[in-house]
Amino acid sequence: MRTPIIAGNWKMFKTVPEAKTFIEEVKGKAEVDGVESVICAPFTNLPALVEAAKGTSIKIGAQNLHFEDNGAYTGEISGEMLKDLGVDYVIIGHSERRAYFAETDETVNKKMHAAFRHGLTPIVCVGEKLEEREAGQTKDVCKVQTEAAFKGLSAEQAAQAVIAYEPIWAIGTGKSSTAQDANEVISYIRELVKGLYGEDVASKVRIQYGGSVKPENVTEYMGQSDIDGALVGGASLQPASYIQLVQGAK
Ligand SMILES: O=C[C@H](O)COP(=O)(O)O
Repeated sequence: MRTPIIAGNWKMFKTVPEAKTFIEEVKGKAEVDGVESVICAPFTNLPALVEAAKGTSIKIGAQNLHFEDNGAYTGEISGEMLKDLGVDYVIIGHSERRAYFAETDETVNKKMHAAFRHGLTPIVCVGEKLEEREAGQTKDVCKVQTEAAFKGLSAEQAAQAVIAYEPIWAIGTGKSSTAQDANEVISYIRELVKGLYGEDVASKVRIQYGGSVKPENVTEYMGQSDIDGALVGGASLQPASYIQLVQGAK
């Protein structure tokens, strides 16, 4: 039985005081037995969030890491530094990083290894662009991205990873994939994991849907056979909405 996981991706939003207030407001409410609740925040908020979330079941994640542990990489943050702060999760390969910050399948794979080296759970993002969907290439794109991301990882590591299927055309647009379409692609991604690691790992790996998930539609996604949660941008920013997302995932 896979534990559902709702992860808020705050992207480049919220100051430290705003982040602290958010945790105060969701404490006890965005905490539901049998649902994992994770806030992935900008680097600047992470120490305050880890502190604010102490004593709660809310986990804190970063939105990126560098693949090396240290070195002359101005402006970068390593997995070792994140672990030192008490961070548990890290988003890797979000489509915005692939599009705007030259993230490639190769760097995504190196970052997956870096995350596991430091005991961080990766939430690795895969998904197709609108033109790829229209050309019938959704599954091909997911195959290339998923297989590249998991290259060289052990079965034990793969089973712990979280995959987020995010069709790029559905991100921040209000145009969500139907729950049935998302489930079909996510089932296919699970089959890919099965092909790489076998049935046991495939049955354990958690796969989220992301793209315009809101309190109004989260239950429909969660009702699908292969969808284990959601990676949520816009609707994770307001405490009331985040609480409803976590409660709706049960
Ligand atoms: O990481 C989250 C996704 O990019 C989805 O963003 P959204 O919920 O604002 O569409």
